[in-house]
Amino acid sequence: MESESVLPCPLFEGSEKRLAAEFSFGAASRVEGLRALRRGQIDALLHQAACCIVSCRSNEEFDAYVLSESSLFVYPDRLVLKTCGTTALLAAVPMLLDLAASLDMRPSNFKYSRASFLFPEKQPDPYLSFEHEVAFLEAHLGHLGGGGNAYVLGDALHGLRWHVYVASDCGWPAAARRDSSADHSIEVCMTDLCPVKAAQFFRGDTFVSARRTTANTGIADLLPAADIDEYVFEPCGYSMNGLQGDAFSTIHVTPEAICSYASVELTGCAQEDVAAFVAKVRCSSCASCVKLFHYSACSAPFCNL
Ligand SMILES: C[S@@+](CC[C@H](N)C(=O)[O-])C[C@H]1O[C@@H](n2cnc3c(N)ncnc32)[C@H](O)[C@@H]1O
Repeated sequence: MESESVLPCPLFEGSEKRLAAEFSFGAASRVEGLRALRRGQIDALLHQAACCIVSCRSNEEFDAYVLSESSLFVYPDRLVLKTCGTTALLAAVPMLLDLAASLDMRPSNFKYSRASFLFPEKQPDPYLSFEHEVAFLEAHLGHLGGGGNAYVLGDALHGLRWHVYVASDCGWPAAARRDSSADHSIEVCMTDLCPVKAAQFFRGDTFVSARRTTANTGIADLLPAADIDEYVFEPCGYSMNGLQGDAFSTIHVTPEAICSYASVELTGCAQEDVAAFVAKVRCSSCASCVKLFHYSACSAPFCNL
């Protein structure tokens, strides 16, 4: 009999695809906007992307869904969908536009972004090539403004690169138009997680509950004011959404040693709080490799930490 250690481990692509879509209201739109979508419509949308809802939580400002592969956030005027694995996030775009049109809502700002994949060869088309992804997006969103723009950020020789496509009919993303100093968003991507820390995200003998995992791993301390909806997968894997006013946070962990990955996203952050938050994330994760994507109304710097 083969020992467990030589059994092949399935690879899981933790690195997420992310879509942030904003819509303008028409004369016939309801005040709830996108939040008027029925659960069946959201399920159908996620089916297009090849994922499903495992948990949901709402507050006055938005609905947050933990998915089989990452998260969905629905506000009246915007939606953020993050999916990982070999999901087909872009396949949901046509249905999203149709659903919004049924609410008399028109797309005003779209941003698609993703880091480099850990296992790019495992991805289905169009994710095999950023050019293919951009061609798909242009076919559906290229009519916005003067057409979309695509960027690849980061060092071409070393490590992770950030792929970003934006299409907008009003010049700037909404964060630039909102009158708030808490308009910074950060995404931290980590690979090569510390094995001891990663072991906390397995449903082993010591597993008690997802809530206990959130507390024991220090995630609750990272986001003390957030209402946290968490889920621990079988046999391993962790996802959470945090709700705090109109800001969301979301953390996902793939703890398998062969493909370990974790992401932490925080929105609605003030500039002066960014560095301290990232330092806390680094300290609690002990990952060997940490990349930060930080964007705000006036800048989108990318750096290695
Ligand atoms: C929690 S999800 C989140 C991935 C995320 N994007 C990240 O940052 O790592 C992936 C983890 O859950 C595990 N998992 C268990 N069951 C799963 C399922 N049905 N769908 C997706 N992932 C599952 C995967 O093996 C992996 O460890």
